[in-house]
Amino acid sequence: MRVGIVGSGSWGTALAIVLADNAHQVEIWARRSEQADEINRNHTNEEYLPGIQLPDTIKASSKLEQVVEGKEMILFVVPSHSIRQVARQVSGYIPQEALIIHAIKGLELETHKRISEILLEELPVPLHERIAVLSGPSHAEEVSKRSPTTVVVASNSIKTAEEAQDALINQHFRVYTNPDVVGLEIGGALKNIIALGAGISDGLQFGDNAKAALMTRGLAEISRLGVYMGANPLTFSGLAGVGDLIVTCTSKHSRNWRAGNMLGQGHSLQEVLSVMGMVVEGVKTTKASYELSFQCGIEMPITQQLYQVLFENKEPRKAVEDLMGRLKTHEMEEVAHN
Ligand SMILES: NC(=O)C1=CN([C@@H]2O[C@H](COP(=O)(O)OP(=O)(O)OC[C@H]3O[C@@H](n4cnc5c(N)ncnc54)[C@H](O)[C@@H]3O)[C@@H](O)[C@H]2O)C=CC1
Ligand SMILES: O=C(CO)COP(=O)(O)O
Repeated sequence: MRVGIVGSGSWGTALAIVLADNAHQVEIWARRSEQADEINRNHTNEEYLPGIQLPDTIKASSKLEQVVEGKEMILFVVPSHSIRQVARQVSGYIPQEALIIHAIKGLELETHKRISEILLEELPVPLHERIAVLSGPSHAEEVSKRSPTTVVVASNSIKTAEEAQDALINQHFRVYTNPDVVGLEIGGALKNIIALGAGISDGLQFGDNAKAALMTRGLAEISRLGVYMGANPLTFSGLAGVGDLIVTCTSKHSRNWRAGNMLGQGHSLQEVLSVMGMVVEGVKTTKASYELSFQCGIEMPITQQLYQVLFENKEPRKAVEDLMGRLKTHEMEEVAHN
């Protein structure tokens, strides 16, 4: 297939490798022309995937419309805060039959919308059945080295999900399908909040019990909001739920964990973001989810404490004390009240 990848950060570039390995013809959009030149000339993307040699067949361009024009498959892999503007810009240039996959893990800050909801608003109606989301435990650094990785694609159309699966699956990159778009998007976005918390906990040197607690209770509140929004609870015990939560809370590759770790060591949010150089989706997602939790009347204690740490200068240690000091409760409220 002729494939256009919109976004040449670490994840867009790693997915370009997967697709080039599968003999697709890949063109990738780089915001800066020097980055496009580097990919075309040296077959590297040193800023985002240092030390990785890209297949020679991957082409790059800094002309956004050109990257989607005439393509049979388009992947959107830009940070969540830029997807609406980027989708709007290319909307008129995408062929009507194209398969659309997004691999973005975030929510729109201003509207709290999921990425596929934004795509439905920005792309023409004939493309709506063609939209799929890709999620799961998949750090770009490892995918680009062809380490075994499993992911999941969801779409409202099973045919679309299966086409995405066929295009991406290979010996190193195993792709499952799932019909639950909401579950995939909520799991993928909100695990970044918990990864920030896990990083803080590690920065405070709280140990493994604390991290296991954050991951487990984090998954409980992610599921609570997700189910309220229409997700299938089973999705959260799958790759896009607990799978991605584990990898993001425990891997040195995670930007969210690393940012949290620095916060736990006493750095300010401004300091942390200025040294990261890559998108830390969990920061904006914490704010969007915090607001959503009040809007929907869903209890999300970890998200609420993290919001106060990130945006109200609360001491991380005090946030942990407040979490531990909450009123006693049942582990599974839903079960206890039946
Ligand atoms: N890096 C990873 O391992 C994975 C990342 N993701 C998700 O993929 C999405 C993209 O992440 P990465 O590639 O890691 O990010 P990155 O920080 O490595 O790269 C972001 C890319 O988007 C471009 N960009 C930044 N601001 C932009 C704007 N305002 N308009 C247009 N383009 C802009 C940058 O130039 C860069 O090419 C995120 O939602 C992330 O959560 C999902 C799975 C794995
Ligand atoms: O989503 C990811 C792995 O599945 C990447 O997480 P980070 O954005 O924290 O690096």
